[in-house]
Amino acid sequence: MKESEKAETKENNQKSSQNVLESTQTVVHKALGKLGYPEEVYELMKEPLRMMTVRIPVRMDNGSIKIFTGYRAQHNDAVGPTKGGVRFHPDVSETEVKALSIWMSLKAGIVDLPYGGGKGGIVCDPREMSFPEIERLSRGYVRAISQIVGPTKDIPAPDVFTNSQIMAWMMDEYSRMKEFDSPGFITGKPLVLGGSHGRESATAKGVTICIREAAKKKGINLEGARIVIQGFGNAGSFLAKFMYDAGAKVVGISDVYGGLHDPEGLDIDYLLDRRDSFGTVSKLFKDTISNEELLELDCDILVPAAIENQITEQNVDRIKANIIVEAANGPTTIEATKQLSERGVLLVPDVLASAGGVTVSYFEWVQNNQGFYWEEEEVEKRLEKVMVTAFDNVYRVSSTRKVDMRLAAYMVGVRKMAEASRFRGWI
Ligand SMILES: NC(=O)C1=CN([C@@H]2O[C@H](COP(=O)(O)OP(=O)(O)OC[C@H]3O[C@@H](n4cnc5c(N)ncnc54)[C@H](O)[C@@H]3O)[C@@H](O)[C@H]2O)C=CC1
Ligand SMILES: O=C(O)CCC(=O)C(=O)O
Repeated sequence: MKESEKAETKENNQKSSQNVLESTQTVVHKALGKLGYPEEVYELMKEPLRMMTVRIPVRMDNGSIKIFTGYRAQHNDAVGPTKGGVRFHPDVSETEVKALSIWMSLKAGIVDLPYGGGKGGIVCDPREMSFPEIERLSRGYVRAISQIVGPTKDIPAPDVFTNSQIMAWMMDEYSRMKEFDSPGFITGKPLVLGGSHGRESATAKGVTICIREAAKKKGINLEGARIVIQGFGNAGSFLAKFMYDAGAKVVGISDVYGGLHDPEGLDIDYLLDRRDSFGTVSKLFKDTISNEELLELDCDILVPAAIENQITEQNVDRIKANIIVEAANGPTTIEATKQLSERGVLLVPDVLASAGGVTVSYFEWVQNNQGFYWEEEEVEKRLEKVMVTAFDNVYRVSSTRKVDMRLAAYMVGVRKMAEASRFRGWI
């Protein structure tokens, strides 16, 4: 890419992160207003309480030193320690991380966890780095943010382009620094290091439960239903497998490079076998479609499971699905949400649909703290209960208060944080 193109892409990304934050603030404001909270509650919640920017020097394999920029945002810790993933991506920005931390607070409220929201990210492209470089970067990030994180302060987890191996390096670095084994510092770890059964597939499990509940509301039978999934990473690939096994027809999937489409249904087991660790599979095929085309495919259920700002005013008219379930954080703009709601599309918002990940992260942290580990069935049973209760609560608020599902989810999500902030005497 030419320098001028790079600058333009950077500027566009900054604008879209700004939009994402402003849209989130708008909906938080509306939700608090609907619940009758005074303006100062919004003033407290519109930005994270703490935002740390760090510069991380990393020795690259060729001997040079490269300085990476990283962030950690802690939105609100009135309810308990902050919690949320760490993203390794070239488009990470301070504004994006702020918005992501607010969403984490809302998710924790919706699934009723004793946490506030946090989120982190490093501006980097791990697809172009070696394993040892990624390890040095991960360890450097932990050293840089060590003062503000910890098992009772702020607990990181995986997100886009980070995984259980990276969580293991981060946990090891933190434990070495503090001179005691600290599995509860981070979640999404490998099982042998105190990870929980079911965490890897938890986000997709939660999305699957939301799809099932939404399909019931719309009278759609999942057996044979046509589903399109954007993103074939942790969230998207497990989801594709769960849907395929449930008898749905996965007619489209995609990754950052493009999408695959088959109206008769794709062979998901085969694609899972061929995907790489960054959730890439489309490059192996000649006959691909673009991500834009994928979102507009004829289908019953659409699941954006990649990144922000995918369904916008530009393409919302051409979206054909009856149900949209947001596995990704922030894939639909508020303008598009409004139009979809007016058209009667049932949109299950990110802060509800993708909350299965942080729910099982909480279970992992509880198991680390008590030193007693649960079997997979126990995790599944608890996750099912949490997600169904959360879906029902949000759906009920949406129906009784006559607001769209996103606003309803925000109304459910902000309440506990507002009450906790009030009891603490902050507002
Ligand atoms: N991993 C988790 O536990 C959770 C993830 N999420 C959200 O789900 C989404 C996906 O996260 P993961 O599956 O963990 O990430 P991942 O890194 O495992 O996979 C990301 C997928 O998105 C694709 N992708 C990346 N950039 C893209 C672009 N510009 N256009 C189209 N596709 C693109 C990648 O090729 C890959 O297939 C993110 O929004 C994340 O914040 C939400 C809750 C929990
Ligand atoms: O598992 C966690 O703690 C956080 C997951 C996350 O980052 C998210 O839900 O966006």
